[in-house]
Order: sequence, then C-alpha cells, then structure tokens
Amino acid sequence: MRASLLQVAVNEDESVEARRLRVAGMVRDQAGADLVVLPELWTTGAFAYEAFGTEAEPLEGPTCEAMAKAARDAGVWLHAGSIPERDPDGPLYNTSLVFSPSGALAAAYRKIHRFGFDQGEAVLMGAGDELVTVRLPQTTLGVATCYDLRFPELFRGLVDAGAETFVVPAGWPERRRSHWTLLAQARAVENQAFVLACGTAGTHAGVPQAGHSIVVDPWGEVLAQAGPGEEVLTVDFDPATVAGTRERFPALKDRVLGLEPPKRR
Ligand SMILES: O=C(O)CCC(=O)C(=O)O
Repeated sequence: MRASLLQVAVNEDESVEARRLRVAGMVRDQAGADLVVLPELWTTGAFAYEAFGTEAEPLEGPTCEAMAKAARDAGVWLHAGSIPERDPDGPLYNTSLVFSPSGALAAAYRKIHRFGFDQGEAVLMGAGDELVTVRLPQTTLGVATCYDLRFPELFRGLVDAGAETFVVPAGWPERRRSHWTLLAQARAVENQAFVLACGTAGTHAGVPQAGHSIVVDPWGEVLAQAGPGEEVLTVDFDPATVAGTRERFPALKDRVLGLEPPKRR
C-alpha cells in the first residue's frame, strides 16, 4: 500500500482560496497512491483563531467540494485533513474528512480533544464525541486529530473498533516537536498499528510549525520522516504486518480492563 502525506506549508502570505487550489493540485499529482493524507486545519492554520469563524464551512462547502473532486481526479482515498466546520444547528467543529476514490465523503470525524486550555480551539469549537474508523480495501483506518495524539484511550477505542492504521492530521508546533515523534511511536507500539501523522510546515499566527510528518510501523520503527519544510512524504507499507505483529507478540490480548482504584488504608 502506498501512502503520500502532504506536509503543506501554511503561511499568511497565501490566501485560503489560493492554498485550496494549490493543495487540490498537489492531491491530483498523487495519482497512483492508495491513500493521500493532508494536515489539520490547513486552510486557515491551526493557530489562526480569528479565521476559524470567517472561514468555517459546512460539509458541502468549497474545501469539501475541491477535495472530493481532487480525490476523484487522482483516483485515491483522500484523508483531506480537517476544516473548521460550520454546523448550521450547533457550534464550530474541527472536522476531518475522508473521501473515497469516487469522490464520495466516506467519513467525517469531529476532533474529540480540543487544544488550547482556556483559549483558541478549546473555547471556539465544540467537541466531537464519536470515534471514527474507515474501511479501505487494504486496511481499516482509525482517525484522530493532533492533540488527540496525547490520549491513548482514544486509540485503544479505535483498536477495539478494528483500526489497524491510525491517520493523524496535525498542526503541531515546533516548540513540542520531540513530543510529536515520541507520541507517534508510542501510539504505534502500544497498539501494534501503523501511524501516519501529517503535520503542517511554515509559520502562521506567530507559531512556527514542526513539520516532520512521520510514518511508524507496528513495531515502533520510523519508516519515513519529513523535514521541516513543505514536502510530500511517500511510503510503501504492508498492512498485513499489523496482524503478523499482533499474532507473534500478542500483548493486546493481555489487557486487563476495569481495574479497581486503590483502596484507602
Ligand atoms: O499537543 C500539542 O502539543 C499540540 C496540539 C495542537 O497544536 C493541536 O491540537 O492543534
């Protein structure tokens, strides 16, 4: 299976419209890949808080339309990263979109863990409450977004739902790049799954982005990692490795669930 992670540069000197057009072209160039992955909030930038409201769009909006068409033109599964979603009956959401090679919207995932503590996404957007998996011919994807990477229980939930390959679009800041690599490897090792984590490059809202998108195998080995700038990271991997690893080293079968809290003495 061939995956291409498009580590898009998000800088303020490019308009959202221009970037949308440019990224659609980048997706089209990936014809021949099985899966193409984009980062989190690549239209606005994950830290461009004031743009969330102005650029938010419904699931039938201009980004979805452009990405559906790009997926169809390239004939690829496309995890189109996330957009600020405007729900007509609710708050904004940070919503990831997956398109099939026919351009149909196969899944939408509203980010569960919002980043920012008492500012930014955490106050401007609503939280999703549903895990999402997507069945591809080669593997079952489990989707998560950026800050979700810090919450192992979400990934365990995805494993229980059948996930073998995690796809994690992000807008991870350079300041915490070491956590990015470490957490991607940890999620792969503990769940014996592939991790495809695609971040942004560039600087927006004064926040330099980490880049360094990464693909990790179920043994925790880094199969490929990007540098800091805009880059297409292409990797060939065998999804059957997941079943093989889980069979040969069956740690997931030794899980003990529902542990009691410590008793007071
Ligand atoms: O957890 C982190 O350090 C970064 C998270 C983040 O930037 C996000 O979720 O947008």
